[in-house]
Amino acid sequence: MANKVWHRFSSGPHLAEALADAVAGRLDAAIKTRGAALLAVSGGSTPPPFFRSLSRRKLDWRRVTVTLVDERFVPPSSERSNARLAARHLLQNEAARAEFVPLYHEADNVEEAAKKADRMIAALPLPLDVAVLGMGTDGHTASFFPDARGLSELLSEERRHVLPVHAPSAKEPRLTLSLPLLCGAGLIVLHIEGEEKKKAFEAAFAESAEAEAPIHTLVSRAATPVQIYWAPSAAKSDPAAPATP
Ligand SMILES: O=C(O)[C@H](O)[C@@H](O)[C@H](O)[C@H](O)COP(=O)(O)O
Repeated sequence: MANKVWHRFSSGPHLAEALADAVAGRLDAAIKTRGAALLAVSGGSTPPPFFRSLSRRKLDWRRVTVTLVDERFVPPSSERSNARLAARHLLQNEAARAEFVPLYHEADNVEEAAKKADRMIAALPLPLDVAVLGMGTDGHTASFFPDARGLSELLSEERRHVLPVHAPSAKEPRLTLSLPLLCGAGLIVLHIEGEEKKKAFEAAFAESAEAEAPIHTLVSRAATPVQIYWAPSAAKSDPAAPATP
């Protein structure tokens, strides 16, 4: 079964509107069927236009809980914070009424922060209704970086929902939702823009690929086909967006 479906758009703004429609529709359906909806979004420079479109969609946001696919181990005051990015671009307008559950917690180290986040995520009305992933040109998604310490153990973790990650290519320690949690979402979206990322994605699935990139692992384990939203123009990097990785 093709575990990926491409949705190609002529520009970033067209993609943002279409993705906002798809995500809002899924959240609305979840509210109607189970009285609540759970959305996990990624950070980085790509999401802000989509966040702003989604923030304007009319739905019962009071029944929506928003969390993060992954987070840098930095406080929300940091320019690098994905929670800060979500607060500035998504939790505005209609979506300001949503509940936000962070992954970052003040702690002595990222391992302790992950334990606190794990307890909070476990208390949510799982599974995720929507997970919106990004991808780096190195084939990482969420914070599953190819050079992460103990990557295969991280990818095969079944018990914890939130994992601490140390990767030389990531600027700081990370917190990431587990693969089973992401792969079990009702709607799994990969939002990538620009030719470079399209080529990187295709290379991750080429027969000639040396090691299995984390994005390949995620797509192959996804319970539903991953919906790839792609536009040729890389999103205008928002000066407020934390630089990635
Ligand atoms: O914390 C993060 O940076 C993200 O969650 C990360 O997984 C991101 O999706 C990719 O690194 C792509 O980032 P860009 O959108 O900036 O290319």
